[in-house]
Amino acid sequence: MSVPTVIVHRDAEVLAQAVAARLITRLADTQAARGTAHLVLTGGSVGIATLAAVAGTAARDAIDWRALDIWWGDERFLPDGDPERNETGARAALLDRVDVDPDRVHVMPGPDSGMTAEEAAEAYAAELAKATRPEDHGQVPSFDVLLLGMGPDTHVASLFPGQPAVYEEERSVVAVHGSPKPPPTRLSLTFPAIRTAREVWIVAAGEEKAQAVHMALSEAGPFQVPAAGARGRQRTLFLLDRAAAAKIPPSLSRIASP
Ligand SMILES: O=C1O[C@H](COP(=O)(O)O)[C@@H](O)[C@H](O)[C@H]1O
Repeated sequence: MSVPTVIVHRDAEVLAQAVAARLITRLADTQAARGTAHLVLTGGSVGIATLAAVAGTAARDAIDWRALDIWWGDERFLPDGDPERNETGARAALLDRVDVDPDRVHVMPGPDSGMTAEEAAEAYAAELAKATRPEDHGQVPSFDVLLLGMGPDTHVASLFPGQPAVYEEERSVVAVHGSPKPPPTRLSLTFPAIRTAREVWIVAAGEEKAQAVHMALSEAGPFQVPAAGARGRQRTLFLLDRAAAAKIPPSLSRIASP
């Protein structure tokens, strides 16, 4: 697993724009090299602002949207179109505004699929498994970029401190019940799935995230501090605004923009 690099931007607005620019470059480079790419989306404030920033720049046309597989790191188990679904936010911010291939937009099922949360998690795991190639590192395709927001409690995806999902070692996707953040029922990628990603980018803004960032970059264990366990195979980035970076240990090197 890679050692995190911390990159700090002035505020949440600059952060979203900078992550968008970085994402476009990364995906365009990947497609130039391999023809296709796998991107994992997150919900949350910076995650959705980043997608809106991608949609708002002409550079978005550097991506071949039809050759991009889009996945989610977690989803709130709510009906299609519910404003609280991460999918709904992503569609409004970006996916409805670019020429994606609907067959490559892999949404996590909700209750109107007729499945229980457990069945939906199994179905999503099967969809991921179907997309793997022999050179991939397990039950999920090699995600090129896996975006993660982070809560003030250090949760990433829907892996909340101390909950059963953080202990999962086998399955790639699990149902989450009793989430401390509403809604209570969710689906989430697990640590084994997250850690197969080439690059994991944790995005966070605001002073309410400063303590969580500090813990995620300390020696904390992943069961109590899930953001400390989310690492990419090749690269892990903490992309922050100044407020969220305010409590980073001084010993930790960081790259700051003006
Ligand atoms: O519930 C969730 O929260 C996190 C973080 O959201 P934020 O608004 O505090 O940035 C998000 O990453 C996750 O995908 C989502 O389901």
